[in-house]
Amino acid sequence: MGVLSSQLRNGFASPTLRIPVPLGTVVKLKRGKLLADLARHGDEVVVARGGQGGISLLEMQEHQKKKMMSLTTNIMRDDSDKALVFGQAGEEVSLQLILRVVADVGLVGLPNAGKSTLLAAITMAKPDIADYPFTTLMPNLGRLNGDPSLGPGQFSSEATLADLPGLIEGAHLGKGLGRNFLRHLRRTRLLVHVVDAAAEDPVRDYRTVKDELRMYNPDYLERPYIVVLNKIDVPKAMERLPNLTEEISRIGIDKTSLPLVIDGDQTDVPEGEKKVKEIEEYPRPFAVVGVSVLKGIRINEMLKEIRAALLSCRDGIGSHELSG
Ligand SMILES: Nc1nc2c(ncn2[C@@H]2O[C@H](COP(=O)(O)OP(=O)(O)OP(=O)(O)O)[C@@H](O)[C@H]2O)c(=O)[nH]1
Ligand SMILES: [Mg+2]
Repeated sequence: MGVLSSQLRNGFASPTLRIPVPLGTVVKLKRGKLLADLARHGDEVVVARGGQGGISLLEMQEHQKKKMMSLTTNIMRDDSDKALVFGQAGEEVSLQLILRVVADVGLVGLPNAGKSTLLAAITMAKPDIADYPFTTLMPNLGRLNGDPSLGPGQFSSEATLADLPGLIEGAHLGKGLGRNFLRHLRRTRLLVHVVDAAAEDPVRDYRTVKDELRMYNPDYLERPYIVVLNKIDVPKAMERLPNLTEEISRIGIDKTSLPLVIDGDQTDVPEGEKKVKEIEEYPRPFAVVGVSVLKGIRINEMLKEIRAALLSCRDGIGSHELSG
């Protein structure tokens, strides 16, 4: 203890430990209490306070020293009656960190529909692309530039896109990659359904994805969305395009023809008493476009629809008008 007695002095404060996390990280205590949602750049939260540092009583006035020593038993003395208060350990916490990506647009669809190819076609993102299902295991993010034709207003049409892993029937029960990544849609305001128009039954595929979304969170089906019928470079897909577009445009309710008071509004109905709605009872797509994201066919038409949909729902979900 020789060293200590010759160095009885206040401890150094240790530097703040900052742990960087991805944007969109939700911080919870292990028991589930929400501490913070770090959704904006620069957001910070203190999760554990440091301990009280050690205090040297060496230089203190005698009466102060007595007072201090009466307040704590946590005292150490040496032979010459120099004294110090030991430092205390800092807080310890167990945390649950949940990532919910921050994106304006969520790309959804069956595996192999071309979601990652679409992201790569319109942003600088370089996601893995392959002709086998479940190529994407984690969300990929890409940034869509503003529309230059809008002049100074172009920044209002910038958006972040999230390419998600493919969904399959039963995903909400854990099939395929399961439902876990669907939480990443929470913050999006527009969904883009990517459908392989060359597949055996594109309408069934589209319904499958809607069904899985509905079972995960029915609110996802209330959000504005567009449908991209992909792979029209394949002749079979191109031939079907008019019929497919027609059929898919008509699935859902046409909000423009509804009276102002919507009967089916269940916002105030307690959870559990909500009626399970059919796919047909949710809004129709904002637009349906045929493209080939691989061959670059009609990409501009698709971008126009994505931007138009984004602009119309800029002020929040549900404030858009449905076309067609
Ligand atoms: N012919 C054709 N093939 C395409 C098109 N778009 C994507 N593909 C092909 O379809 C396959 C799947 O593409 P991905 O972009 O990886 O599909 P994904 O939807 O991201 O698939 P998961 O990540 O598994 O969900 C690849 O072989 C692509 O080259 C297209 O417009 N036309
Ligand atoms: Mg992918």
